[in-house]
Amino acid sequence: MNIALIAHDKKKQNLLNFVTAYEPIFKEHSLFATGTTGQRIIDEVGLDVYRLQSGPLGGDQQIGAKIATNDLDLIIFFRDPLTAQPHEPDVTALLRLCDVYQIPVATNAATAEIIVRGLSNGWLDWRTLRDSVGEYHD
Ligand SMILES: O=C(CO)COP(=O)(O)O
Repeated sequence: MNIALIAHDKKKQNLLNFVTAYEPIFKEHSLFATGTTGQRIIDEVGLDVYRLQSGPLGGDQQIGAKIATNDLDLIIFFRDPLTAQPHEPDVTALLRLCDVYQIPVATNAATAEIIVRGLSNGWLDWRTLRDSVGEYHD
């Protein structure tokens, strides 16, 4: 799966700890990240990550573009809900595209925990589910 990892500054250490804890799972997948988040994962966890621009410089929009082209399967985005972001419109747009394209997105560690455990158990074949259960998927 192609997984995007993103964290706002005050949540970066939480995401690094999370990725470290689940490194055996993450190393089985292709990882993408916004610039600073990605660099820290490379440096501090040692995983391969395809880095996009830093979030405030367009990285969230690049992730959004990958969602729109069906190139991402899961987004883990540790958002900081208590700090204003200069690029808040980009964050909103990214989350909107997750809903437009029905891409699983975890915006906090609790949700990410459930999703990643589901991933390791093979529960996350959500595209097949989406296509077979029409009633509540667009
Ligand atoms: O700002 C971000 C997400 O909105 C994250 O960007 P960085 O990973 O470059 O800090």
